[in-house]
Amino acid sequence: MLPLLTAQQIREADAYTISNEPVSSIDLMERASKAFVGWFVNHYPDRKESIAVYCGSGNNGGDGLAISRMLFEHGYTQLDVKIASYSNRSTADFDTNLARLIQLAIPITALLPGEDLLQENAAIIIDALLGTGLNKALSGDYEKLAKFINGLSAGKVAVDIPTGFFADGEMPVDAPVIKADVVISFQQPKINFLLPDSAKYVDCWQTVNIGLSETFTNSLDSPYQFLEEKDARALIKPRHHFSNKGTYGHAFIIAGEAETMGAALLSSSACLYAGAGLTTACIPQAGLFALNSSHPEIMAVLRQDDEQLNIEWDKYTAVGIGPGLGKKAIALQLLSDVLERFCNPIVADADALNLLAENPILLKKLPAESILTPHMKEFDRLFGEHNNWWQRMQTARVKAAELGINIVLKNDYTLIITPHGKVYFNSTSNPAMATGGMGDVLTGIITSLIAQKYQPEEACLLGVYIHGKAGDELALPDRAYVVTPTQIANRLPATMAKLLA
Ligand SMILES: NC(=O)C1=CN([C@@H]2O[C@H](COP(=O)(O)OP(=O)(O)OC[C@H]3O[C@@H](n4cnc5c(N)ncnc54)[C@H](O)[C@@H]3O)[C@@H](O)[C@H]2O)[C@@H](O)CC1
Ligand SMILES: Nc1ncnc2c1ncn2[C@@H]1O[C@H](COP(=O)(O)OP(=O)(O)O)[C@@H](O)[C@H]1O
Ligand SMILES: [K+]
Repeated sequence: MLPLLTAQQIREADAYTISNEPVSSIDLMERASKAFVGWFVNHYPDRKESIAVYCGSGNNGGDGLAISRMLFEHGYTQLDVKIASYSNRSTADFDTNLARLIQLAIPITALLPGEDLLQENAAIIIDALLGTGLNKALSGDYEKLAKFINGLSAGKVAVDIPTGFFADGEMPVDAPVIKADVVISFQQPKINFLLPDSAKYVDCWQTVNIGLSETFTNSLDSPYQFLEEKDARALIKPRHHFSNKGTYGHAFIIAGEAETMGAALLSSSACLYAGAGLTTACIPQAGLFALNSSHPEIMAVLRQDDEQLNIEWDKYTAVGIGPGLGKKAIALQLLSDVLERFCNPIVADADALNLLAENPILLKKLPAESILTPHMKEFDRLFGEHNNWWQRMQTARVKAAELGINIVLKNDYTLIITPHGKVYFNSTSNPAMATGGMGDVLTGIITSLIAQKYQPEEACLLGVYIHGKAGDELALPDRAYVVTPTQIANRLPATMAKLLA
């Protein structure tokens, strides 16, 4: 896991690294700037391109000055440095880098308080005005400058974080931020990059390693973690010789109505392909033909709207409930029944979540470690409206702890929130996966992993990772416009095999 630190913790990590590793503050800045330049030279190889580097007078500005010097040394000839001199304070490393820069033949202009901004014709703007030291929304001269830069058609590359963007915490709506085409972020993505509210400010981000002390960053035990391939590799378990279907559990998927049988087929087929030993789908009578003709491996428990069901809950090692289930009396009866009679953690999605929202008393009956897999709207139906994702994430932490459950809050970087207060951001999946039915597949996968005796938290982490990874493997090589949930389900065995290779 890559620990994701808050701006405050990043400052602590910088300070710890400087005092405990053989690197001085100025050399750490040199290292960060070099990492930025390494990326820049690869992506903007044209040495004749006109580049304006906008610098503040803190350490982000110091990076900007060092970057300008290094670009000059790499042969970039059309450089222009602008220093926002809106405060008379500067950091020592900024001063050192300014002294180094003025030795070179690069034009440097100071932007003074209240002054009109000069015309800007550069093709590329490097934003090194403010970094993680931002302590409030931009106002005054900085706000004016941000709006001016946003009005330019130049490509914009931000150093560490776009100026005005909050690394963590709630951002005021419509805070002035310099919109970046690319952000080159030091060491880790900033937490707010991973929440959808960042979409209007950050087109794309990449990280470069600057060698902050891992001993220290790990010791902070940050609640926020980034889930990567090595983590999925550590979680996935191989299948053994002499194992049989009994070894891998019996999953029960309660899903589908006559009109939404597809949801039941998607979740139960994903359950099958993710490796459950046996899969039984609880579906309406009308869906039997579809189930048998598409997936003869899957067994059925048939239900009719007006019938009392007698389910042998003991037969099953995992239960997933909700995809396409509808909200009729039979659906509520099934949900109440599972909560009453099934002792192990369950996976609740879609209509099961809507039923829980309408009958909040049932939330308290969720077996410990159960998993809810809401998207944003389902989440807000369950736990109230939220104005932004930071708030929503904090509510999820509170509710997960209060109810003793895992919450998988689906999005681009799906969040897995555990009852112990951890928030894992998933690193896989892509916009080609924005198709109805994708969530049904995820429910099937997680249920399947629980049937195979993964702990609920592990099932969430591995399930969300492989779901997105299968989507990436299908979409990214040919830049596919869309991938379908059926394709994802079919792909799972290969995706899982690769993680074991
Ligand atoms: N040794 C280090 O600490 C390293 C820091 N690095 C860089 O340093 C940056 C952080 O530097 P600093 O902590 O100096 O902070 P910044 O450069 O982000 O900001 C400098 C100053 O701006 C002022 N400020 C904050 N919010 C403002 C606002 N809304 N309007 C106007 N002024 C505002 C504050 O007084 C703050 O001290 C990182 O983002 C990164 O780019 C890197 O060089 C890596 C090493
Ligand atoms: N734009 C996107 N970028 C990355 N992943 C996406 C995107 N859109 C959807 N996904 C993935 O697809 C899933 C969508 O789930 P959900 O909204 O519940 O789908 P549905 O309700 O259609 O079944 C999420 O798990 C998410 O990871
Ligand atoms: K910046």
